[in-house]
Amino acid sequence: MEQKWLEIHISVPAAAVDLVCHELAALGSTGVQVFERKLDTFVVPDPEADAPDTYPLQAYFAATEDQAELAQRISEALAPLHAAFPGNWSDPRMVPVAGDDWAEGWKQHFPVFRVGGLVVRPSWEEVTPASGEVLVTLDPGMAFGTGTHGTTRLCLEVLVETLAAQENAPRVLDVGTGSGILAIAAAVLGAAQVVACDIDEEACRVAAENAAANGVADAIEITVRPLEELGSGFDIVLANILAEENVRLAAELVARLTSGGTLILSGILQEKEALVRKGFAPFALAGPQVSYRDEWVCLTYRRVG
Ligand SMILES: C[S@@+](CC[C@H](N)C(=O)[O-])C[C@H]1O[C@@H](n2cnc3c(N)ncnc32)[C@H](O)[C@@H]1O
Repeated sequence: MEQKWLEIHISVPAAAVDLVCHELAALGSTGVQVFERKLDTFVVPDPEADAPDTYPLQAYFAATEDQAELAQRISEALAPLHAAFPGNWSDPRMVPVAGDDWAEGWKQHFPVFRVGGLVVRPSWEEVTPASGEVLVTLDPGMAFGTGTHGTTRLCLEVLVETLAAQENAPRVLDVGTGSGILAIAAAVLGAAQVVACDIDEEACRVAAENAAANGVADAIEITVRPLEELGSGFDIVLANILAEENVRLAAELVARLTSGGTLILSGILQEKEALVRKGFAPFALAGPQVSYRDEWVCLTYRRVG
């Protein structure tokens, strides 16, 4: 059968996952999947790949790519990350995939999932929501956030719970919106206004497409403007960005909250929990409420000052 796609298989340290996805997307990958380590069907060439801090990824490229040239570009793009994130890296492995295999192999990793009354589905899955359920449709694009990653799931769980407890429709700020999944979830669940920012223009473009596909484009302002330019008075602030980035932005994140507002921080490896707690300790915050998934932690604070 004619080859239609090239899969790149690579295992990378957990802390580097987000940045590797970003680099592969920038190189032209039409989608990157991050697998749970225990996925038995994933063949990882590196015997170290089962180490607790390592994730297997699969990136998809058009088969028209010159394989040798693509391998070279990937090596060059990831070299700085090797230096910044020491750990178990496997060499990228190229796997040409025939059309039919691609179609099924790709789709089986984006299952429909539910968080509270929220149902997240890829566009090819038909779902009839039960009474009281709200549907979000997301296609895997080049931006992070299909909902299958532990950090996204943690944020969604806390977001759904926090929205349900609000007396009035809240204003929500989503810092590092990626695919827009959290902002879209907030909008469909009744937020009065959502502002979603990302430093990556491509992420903003994908988020805007996803917002339009869910009929909430008018409810979400999507912007590349930096956090410090985004005003204040938000009842809920979400930041699913790396631990160090959360700490760096701590004062700016807290300043955007109303008194009594909820701050939901994720993208934090469990080994970095103490670092983030320390970074937010100087502020007038109650909490955190803590939730865990895989290696990740989500810290939820309430502004008291
Ligand atoms: C882990 S992804 C989260 C995507 C989505 N919010 C989710 O929960 O699945 C992190 C996103 O934050 C963006 N990002 C990283 N640092 C940022 C910053 N300082 N300000 C805004 N966006 C940032 C990245 O470009 C990336 O799209």
